[in-house]
Parts: sequence; C-alpha cells; structure tokens
Amino acid sequence: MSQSYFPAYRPLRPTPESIEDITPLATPARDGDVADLEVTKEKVDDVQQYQEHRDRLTTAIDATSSILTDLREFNKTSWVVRYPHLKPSLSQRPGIHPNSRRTLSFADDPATSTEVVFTPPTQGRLRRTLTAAAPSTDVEAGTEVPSATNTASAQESEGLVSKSDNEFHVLRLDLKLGPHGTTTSGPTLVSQLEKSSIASLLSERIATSLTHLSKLRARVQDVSSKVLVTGDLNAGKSTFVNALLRREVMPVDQQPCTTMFCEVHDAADNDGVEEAHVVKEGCTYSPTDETTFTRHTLTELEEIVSESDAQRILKLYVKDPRNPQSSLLNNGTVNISLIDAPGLNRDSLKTTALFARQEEIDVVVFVVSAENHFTLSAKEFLWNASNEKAYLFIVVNRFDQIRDKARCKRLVLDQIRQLSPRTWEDAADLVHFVDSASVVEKGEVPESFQNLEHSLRSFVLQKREKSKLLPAITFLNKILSDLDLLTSANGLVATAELKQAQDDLARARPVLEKMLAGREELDEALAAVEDGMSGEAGEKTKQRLEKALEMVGTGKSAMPEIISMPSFPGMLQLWQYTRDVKKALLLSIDEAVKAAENDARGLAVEGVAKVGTLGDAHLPVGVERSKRIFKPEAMFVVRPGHKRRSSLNTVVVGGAYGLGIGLAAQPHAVDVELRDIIDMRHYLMRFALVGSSEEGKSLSLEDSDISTSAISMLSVGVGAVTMVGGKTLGARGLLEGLVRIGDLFGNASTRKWAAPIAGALALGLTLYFVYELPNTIPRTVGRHIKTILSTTGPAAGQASASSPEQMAFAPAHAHRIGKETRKVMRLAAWDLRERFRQTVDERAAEVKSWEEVERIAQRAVEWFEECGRRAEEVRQKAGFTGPIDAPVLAQ
Ligand SMILES: Nc1nc2c(ncn2[C@@H]2O[C@H](COP(=O)(O)OP(=O)(O)OP(=O)(O)O)[C@@H](O)[C@H]2O)c(=O)[nH]1
Repeated sequence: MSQSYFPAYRPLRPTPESIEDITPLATPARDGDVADLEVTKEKVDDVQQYQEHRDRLTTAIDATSSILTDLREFNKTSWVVRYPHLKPSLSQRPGIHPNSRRTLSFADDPATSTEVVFTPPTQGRLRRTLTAAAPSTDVEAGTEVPSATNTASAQESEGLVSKSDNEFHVLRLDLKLGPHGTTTSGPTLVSQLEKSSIASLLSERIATSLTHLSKLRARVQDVSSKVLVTGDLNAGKSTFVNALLRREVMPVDQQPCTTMFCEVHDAADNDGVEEAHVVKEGCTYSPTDETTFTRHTLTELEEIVSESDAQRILKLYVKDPRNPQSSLLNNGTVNISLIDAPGLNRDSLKTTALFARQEEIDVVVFVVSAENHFTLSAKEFLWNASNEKAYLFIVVNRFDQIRDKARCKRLVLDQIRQLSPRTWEDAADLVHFVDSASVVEKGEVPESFQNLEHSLRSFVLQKREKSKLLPAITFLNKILSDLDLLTSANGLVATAELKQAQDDLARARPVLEKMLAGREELDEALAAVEDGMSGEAGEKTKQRLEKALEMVGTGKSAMPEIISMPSFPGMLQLWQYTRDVKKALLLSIDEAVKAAENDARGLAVEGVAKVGTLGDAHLPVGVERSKRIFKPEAMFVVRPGHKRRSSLNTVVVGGAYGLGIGLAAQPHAVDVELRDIIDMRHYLMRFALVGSSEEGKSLSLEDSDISTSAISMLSVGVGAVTMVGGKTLGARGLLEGLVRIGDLFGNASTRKWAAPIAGALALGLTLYFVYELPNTIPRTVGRHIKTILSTTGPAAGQASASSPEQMAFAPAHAHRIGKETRKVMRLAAWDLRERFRQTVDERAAEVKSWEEVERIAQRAVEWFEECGRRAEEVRQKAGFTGPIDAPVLAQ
C-alpha cells in the first residue's frame, strides 16, 4: 500500500484554550454545530504544523550549512580531510556481528586498510559511526564491542539502515574522466589522486552542497504555492475558480473561451489593487517592471480573454472577501495562486502538460464534467501528470446535472483507478463531486463544496510540505549521514596520528633533553682532551730533545741504539772524521725528533679514541658516527704547496725530515770548520774563567763542561812537560806543577830558563792535542751543535721567544709537535661537536614537528568529535526519523 498524505497527517486536536482564539469561518456555518468548529481548528492546525516544520527545517539547514562551512574551512586551513572507503570485512570474529565489521581504507592510500566497527543508526540516534576494531586477541577472548553488537542486522530489518550505508550519498566523489571520452570508474580514478587533490575535490563537493542547501532553504522559505486548474474544454474550470473566490472573476461561457493561462493572486501582492496584467510575449513577468506587461482593469478581462487567440499568460490580482482562516487564496501563510488553464484539446495539451510539470506547480486540480467523463486528451494528461505528481486533485463538476449519481461516481472512480491509482486510493479526500455553478450563482455553499475546499486546502499545504520540505529533509539527512562517515573516519585517522605523535615524542624528548643537558659537559671534555694531548705531546718532545742535546753536547749520539759514532780513522783523515762525527751527531738529533713525533702520533691516536668514546657517550644510539679515519702517519708531513722554513735552528729543519731535510741532510750543517777540531775560543774562554769573575761563575754554571775542560786543557801543557821529563804525572801533580810554573814566571831569576820550558810546554800541548783529538773532536763538535741549537733566534733578547723562529731547537719542536697534535685533536673534536650540534638540531626539529603533529591531531580529534555531535544535534532538533533515504519529520 502506498503512502497517503492524509492518514499520516492527522493534526493534533487543539487545546480548549486555543479553540477560543480561532475566528469562525466566514462561510455559512450552522450555529452550535461543533463539527464546523472542529473543521476550522483543523485548518488552523494544518497551517501551524506546516509553519513549525518549515521553521525546524530552516534551522536544521542553517546548522548543517554552518557545519559544512566549518568543515570546508577546517579542510583548507587545519587538516587535510581524508576520503574514506568502507568495505564489508571478510574477517569473522566471535562476538561481533559480521554486519558490524568493516574494512576502512582511504582514497589516497587504498592499499592500507584498518578493521573498524560500524555502528548503524538506531532509534533515537541517527548517527552512523566508526570505531577502531578491538585487537583480535581481545575479540577472540570474548570481549564484545557493545556499540555494534548485532545492531546492524536488527536495524536493517527495521529499515533504518540503508544498503548503501558504506557509501557517501551526497559527498560522493565520482569522476567520469578519461582520454577520448572513455570513462574510468570513479573510485579508481580518485584513488590515483594525491591526498591534497582529493581534499580539494571534497572541498568543491562541499561547496556544491552548500549551494544546493541554500537553494533548498529558499524553497523551504518560499511562501508561494501554485495550484494549476485544468481539465476538458468547457468542464467548468473558470466556474470552479470563481466558486473558490466566491466571485465572478473569470469569464464564463457556454462556448469554450479560455485560451490564456490566468494566474489569480491575492490583490495584497499588488499593493491591494485589483488589476489584470497581460504578460507581453517573450517577456519574463515582473510586477515591478512595466515593460514586461500591460495593465488592465478586471472589467476588461472578458474582452481580453475573448479577443486573445494566443496562449498568453494573464496575471490577475483580486481581493478575496473571506478571512484568512477560510480563504484559500488569502490564507495568511501561503501565497496560493490559482491558475486557470485553457481547456485541454490537441493544441493546448502539450503546453498545459509542460506547465503542470513545472516545479513551482505544487498541486494539479483536474476539472472534469460529470456529464462527459474523461476525454482522450484528459486521459492522456492525467496519465502523464499522475506519473509526475503521483497525487492529483480531481473535481467532478456539473454533478447537479446527473440523475444516477451513484453510477456516475462508480464510473468516474473506475476511470481514475486506471489513470492515477494513488489518487484513487485517497479518493475520499482527492476526488470531489460538486456543483460549482450554484456557489457563484446562488451564493450557497453546499456541504460537498465545503468538503472540497477543506480537502484542497489540506492537500495544498501537505503537498507543499511534500514538494518543498521533503527534498530538503532528504538532502539534509543524507548529507548529515555523510558527515558521520567523514568525521568518524577522519576522527580515527586523527586519533591514530595523535597516538603516533605522542609515542614519537615520548621517545624523542628524553633523548633531546639528555643531549642538551650533556652539551656543556661534552664541550669541556673535548677541550680537556685537546689541551691534555697537545700539552703532553709538547712536553714529551721538549724533554726528549733536551736530553738529546745534552747527549750530543758531550759528543755522544742522542739515539745510540740507532746512530753510532764513527771510529777515528787516523790523523790523515782528521777532517773527514770530524765531518762524520758531525753528521752522526746531527743524524742522532734527527732521529730524536722522529722519535718525538712518533710519541705525538701515539698520543694523537689515544686522543682520537677518547673523542670517539665521548661521542659514544653523548650521541644517541642510531646516529651515524664520524666517518673520518685518522691516519697518524699523515701527521708531520709537509703537504705539497706548504712553505718550508730553512733556517738551521728553526722548526722545519727537524720537522721536515719526512722530505729528507733533517739537520744531517743540510750540506752547510755538516761542513767542517777549524773550530770543530780545535775550539780556541772555547779554551781561551775557559782560561779567562779560571780568574773566577762573577759573570764567569754564572756562565760556568750554565756550562757544566767548563771546569773539566779547563782542567784538561791545562793538563795538556803539564803533560807535555812531564813527557819531556820522561815521566807522566797524575792530575793532582799536574795542577801542582801548573802552580809552580806560574810562580816561576813571576820571579825574574827564573825567567832565564822559563823560555825553554815554555817551548817545551807548547810542544807538549801540541803533542797532547794530537793524541787527544779523537776524544775531543766529538765533544767539540757536539758542543758547537748544542750551543747553536740551544740558542734562541734573533729576537731572543726580547720579551719572550714566542714565535718558533725565536725559540731554541727543543722548545720550537715542542711547540710544533704540540701544535700538530692539537690540530688533530681539534679536528676530531670539531667533527664530534658538529655531529652533536647537527643531531641536536635534527632532534629538536623532529620534536618540534611531532609537537606540531600532536597539536594538529589533538585539535582534529576534538573537532571531528564536535562535528559529529553537531550533526547529531541537528537531526534531533529537526526531528528526523526513518531511514537515511526516506526520512520523515517527527510530528
Ligand atoms: N449546471 C452547471 N453548469 C455549470 C457548472 N459549472 C459550469 N457550468 C457551466 O458550464 C459552462 C462552461 O463553464 P466554464 O466555467 O466557462 O467552463 P471552462 O471549463 O472554463 O471553459 P473553457 O475554459 O472555455 O474550457 C458555463 O455555462 C457554466 O455556467 C456546474 O457545476 N453546474
């Protein structure tokens, strides 16, 4: 059985208080007849109920528009809204009805899916929601998800759940595009798009829906309603319209006369002036634009209608003498206009059918003569119109002319059953047998006509609800349901993102905090390694080289295990021997420098390892360590292009041994001079020091060799004397002899024999030198070398020997080697500092970005929850009930 307007729309009985407020009908009413009063109240209730529904719906449209606008803005500024796909889940879980389980994926990432539980709308809760499916272990353990248990099938059987509950109704993104007009299925194409592209498509869809909602709102708010009165030629359409108006407005003739569409409006729509506006051909009528019509008085109407042979539109503004409670035209709520159409024939049939199909035609009243029944044109029109409008209002006119009224009714209703079955089902309300002429001619309104008027009024208002409100209700319900799906799915995504961000932050924050707290400690530790290693390298070098010089100063190899001293080859090769000695001593110093550099390499290796350990302690796990490989052999190598210093007592002499430019490799350094063999200046200086001046004392302290040298030099002379005498004296005897010789020189008597003695002494000394030379040469040469290498540079006399050029050999090398070691340490430390800084920056950026994700996701979770609540509230306030596809408003 099809749905009827009337049974579902029985208004509530008014309360006794409200009854008193109702103005009685202007139509004749029998005094004391309660039934009439009931009719009046019903009419008022019709209007009130319509108004109430309209207002509720307008509020719901506004609230939904507001949600959609917010969603669009949120999608644009705060969250890229994802477009979900729901599929029935294949997995069967105990305790969960298979209908409740769904597989959720998103258009931008169709390969990834999640199991969710779908909760369908229930009685009193029209929202469809998705919740994350409990882990399978819980489900298997018997934990049920209460919101979804077995409800889907129950709701399906109640008809609340649409079969399309997995889908979008209004916000569906289906694109039909493809090369050369080929079509690609919507979901396939959508899934090829980026997340942001899908979001912008969705945004466009929302914008379209908003436009549609505003149109629906305008339609809901539109207070005009058009009733098209049509029927066979001469069936009495104009008479019927006049009867409704209780005035003879439309021209009535025995002959077919109406060729125009006469729209009758309340004169209130024309500033209360009764007028006829003939719409000019090809113009769109506007009552405020004089160029679109010609103005006439109502008295000219008959003439206009009879003279017009074209199907023109005529607008009539007439005053309805009745009050709003009883007047159809002037009902106080809806601006009803009655359209008297030309009688149906072959010429007018098509035009009238087109007219009837217009959206603004809410009701079609078909007038048929009781005498003639339905002509072929009438049947054709009714058949088409009933497909279009489903319900038609049929006035069987001239019923007063019929003798066998029952038979007539039966025959007419039989025909209606075939032409418009739904109209036939509600025939009591939709089919009326009346005599319109008597209402106008005699001023009597028979009961049959009163019933007709009541039914028509209800039908217009209810039809209006169907035609104007229902599309809005359906659309609203569908879009709200789409919002459920969208907000539920996006809420799940936001919750997952929030959890991910929180987990990531829980991992990253402590790491970052630990790094920041350890930054100063690392800096200090690195500085300590740098200072410690370079300082130690310098100090070790200094000690080693000073010791080496000490050795060389005494004529011994500084590195005896590597460099041995040459043996004396005889007086004839004295010069070569001296040269070999010098070379050996210099070589031994070079070797000492090498050894010092090797010491520093060892320290650098140790320092680099310490830096590595610090890196392990301060860098988080997983951070790549330095890829730099330290090559100790690369230390102290003068790289091509670097300038060498060439002064003998400067750093490079020793330091550049890698290039073969050590002390021993310098030709002028091994050149032998006479003083390398006999250092007269040295001996004389020693003699001078015997007088023991203060300076001499201080100088003698500096040179530990002085006393022994002086003693040995003097011993030479004494030795010569004793050799002459054939007797060799010991050192003590030699000293004593020396004193005695001095005394002899002071005595004049002894001067006579002193000369031969002195000659002998000189000879002795000479011989002594010859015999002692193999021993004294290494010492002399070593002393010279030591003296040169211990002397500071040209600026030594100034405040401090700060530059290597100004330093003595050992400190200069200590400085150089310390500096080179520091360079290595600094590089390793810089590398770690840089890696540490980068890691801190990266971690800080990560934490910041996760905090941002957390903030956005948190907001999205709350926003989507709120959005879902708002949609639910809209439905509750609007009083939507019924399934998504066919909702109704609660009474
Ligand atoms: N007895 C009787 N005569 C009626 C009734 N209704 C209309 N008539 C008469 O029928 C004739 C035609 O009436 P109209 O109202 O002009 O008919 P119409 O359908 O508007 O005519 P066209 O527009 O020309 O098709 C008039 O003479 C009316 O008086 C009625 O209910 N009873």
